[in-house]
Amino acid sequence: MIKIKNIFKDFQQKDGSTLEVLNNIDFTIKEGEFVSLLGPSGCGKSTLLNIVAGLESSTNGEVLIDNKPITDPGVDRGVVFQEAALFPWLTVLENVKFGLKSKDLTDNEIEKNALNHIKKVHLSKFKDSYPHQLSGGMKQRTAIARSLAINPKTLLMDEPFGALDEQTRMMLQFELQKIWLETKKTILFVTHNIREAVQLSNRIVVFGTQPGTIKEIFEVKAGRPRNKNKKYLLELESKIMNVLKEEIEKTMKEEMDDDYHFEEGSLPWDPDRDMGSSI
Ligand SMILES: Nc1ncnc2c1ncn2[C@@H]1O[C@H](COP(=O)(O)OP(=O)(O)OP(=O)(O)O)[C@@H](O)[C@H]1O
Repeated sequence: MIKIKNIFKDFQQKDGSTLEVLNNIDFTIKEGEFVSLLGPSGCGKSTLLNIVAGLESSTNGEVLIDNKPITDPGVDRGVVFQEAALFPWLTVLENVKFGLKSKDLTDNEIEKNALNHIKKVHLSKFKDSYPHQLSGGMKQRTAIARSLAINPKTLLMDEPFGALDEQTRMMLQFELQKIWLETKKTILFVTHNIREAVQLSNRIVVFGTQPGTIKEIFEVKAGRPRNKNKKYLLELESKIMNVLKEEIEKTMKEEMDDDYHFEEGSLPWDPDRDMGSSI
């Protein structure tokens, strides 16, 4: 169980001012739950994920995992970023083995474990390839295998499929869902894409911006695998889109010159587009 308790986060800017990024973020993620954070660019999704990862500290509030406060990164939490942070000088197999070296395992056990996880992401044929020889999707699969290999209870994923083409993204969403169903890990997933959130999550936490606040939490009451044409899912997408739309239009108004006249309804809203990225 992850308790995110009244988190506030301010960043000091270079000009000495303070940027309030998160304002009173408070929710709980149950064991084995898949929760997505969805919101416009700059609303603090990555900052919150980094606080849960122990990579960033909060200004106020705390994150408790199984009732223990988080202060540092730990092997109980695997992190996957948008760009797979693989070591370019190591092969797929060596990259996946890397994190396992801190565990009390024999060389044989490390090799076996790494190969198992590479198989789980269907990359056995490429175990001896180097990152520059892999496509974006294959690099992300390697990063997922590396995170899973250390057997964390929780996976923290920051737009892991955001830089991939549509086809690859859909394939990896499907694979991730399968892995989640098999392993029952707790997953906290950051995305800009409403359809991705609806396809993958048990709950979706929609953020408002400047500073980041929770606008609404949606439960996705649908079984798996999810058929995206189901009426319920489409209706849910559209409800979420309406909440986000207001926030994105607000951000745009704040980011544009004062003499810019924002025409309501002028954006081509589509739940399968990445929302809130720069226009
Ligand atoms: N280390 C930092 N120092 C100062 N400001 C920061 C720092 N990290 C993030 N910010 C600012 O905090 C705000 C929130 O950033 P964050 O990356 O958490 O948002 P986000 O919702 O994940 O955005 P995106 O979807 O575009 O990735 C932004 O205005 C960003 O510029």
